[in-house]
Amino acid sequence: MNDKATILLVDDTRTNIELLAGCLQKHYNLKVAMDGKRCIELAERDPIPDLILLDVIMPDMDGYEVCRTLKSNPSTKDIPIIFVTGKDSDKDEEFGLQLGAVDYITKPIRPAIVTARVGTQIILKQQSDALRSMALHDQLTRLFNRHYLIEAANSKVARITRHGGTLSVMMIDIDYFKLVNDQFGHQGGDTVLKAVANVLSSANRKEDIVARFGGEEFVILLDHCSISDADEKAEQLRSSIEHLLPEGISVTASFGIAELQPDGEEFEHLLARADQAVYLAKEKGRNCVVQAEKELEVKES
Ligand SMILES: Nc1nc2c(ncn2[C@@H]2O[C@H](COP(=O)(O)OP(=O)(O)OP(=O)(O)O)[C@@H](O)[C@H]2O)c(=O)[nH]1
Repeated sequence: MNDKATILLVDDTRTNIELLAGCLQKHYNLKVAMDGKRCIELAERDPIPDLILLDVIMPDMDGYEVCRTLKSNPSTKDIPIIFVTGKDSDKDEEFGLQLGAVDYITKPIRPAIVTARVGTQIILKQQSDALRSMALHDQLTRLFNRHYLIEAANSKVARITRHGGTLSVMMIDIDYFKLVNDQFGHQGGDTVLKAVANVLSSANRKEDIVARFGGEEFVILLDHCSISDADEKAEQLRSSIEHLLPEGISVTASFGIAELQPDGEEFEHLLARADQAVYLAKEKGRNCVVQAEKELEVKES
């Protein structure tokens, strides 16, 4: 929340851009586009804007069309848009708001009004970002939570089922964690969880998803990763955890890995196979990596 928010200014008239920049540059990072196509490019590029101030009448692609395009793209649909326009009839304003804009400011540009309305929208955006982040992350380790993992995994699996590709899943369960809590207290347990989470998240690629799945259980989704690559990676992580000794506490973990089968396997089944592999790793004596069977073994009860 302390970082400056980023605002994308879009107007085909340089003097309007200069006027808007004059009111906003002290408090925000600014990006500038002088046509709709450039606006769409910059909206998808880091730093992703927290707000777009969008002119309506522009050559080639008008602001309404730009707004529709941004709202139909999953990666830009949540960026709030304020129209800043000379189109000042009630009908125009109603139309702009119906397209999904959060506010509508009419020209001529009045710096104090722009500054106040922008300030309100930036606060709302930061609050909604913070809530979203809390809903998707585990508070102790800052890793993604189970809810996010399942959503992301289902969409990755759907993509692979349609277009092909490789996906592996790694399940990691800390060994004898109950004993850590018993011996070092809940705080000692939490220290171990955070240290293990650090190891797991520091070694992953950008497209991988590392999540805390339950108490002392973690899951990593490895995109474009075969079972043999997952095995190599799991072995490295296993060894790093073994050498961690957070606050002198000895810790190891058991790993189960599984690769998505190309026969339309669902994530739930893939995860169940990885879970079964963790169970076998525990049975083998813990602190080891086990590859899942292709089929789920049905246990006699
Ligand atoms: N400190 C701490 N402990 C937790 C947290 N969540 C779950 N636990 C504890 O994790 C322990 C898990 O114990 P078990 O499921 O018996 O597993 P284990 O002792 O690791 O044994 P194995 O998995 O068989 O090696 C329980 O004592 C839980 O209370 C947490 O957020 N912080």
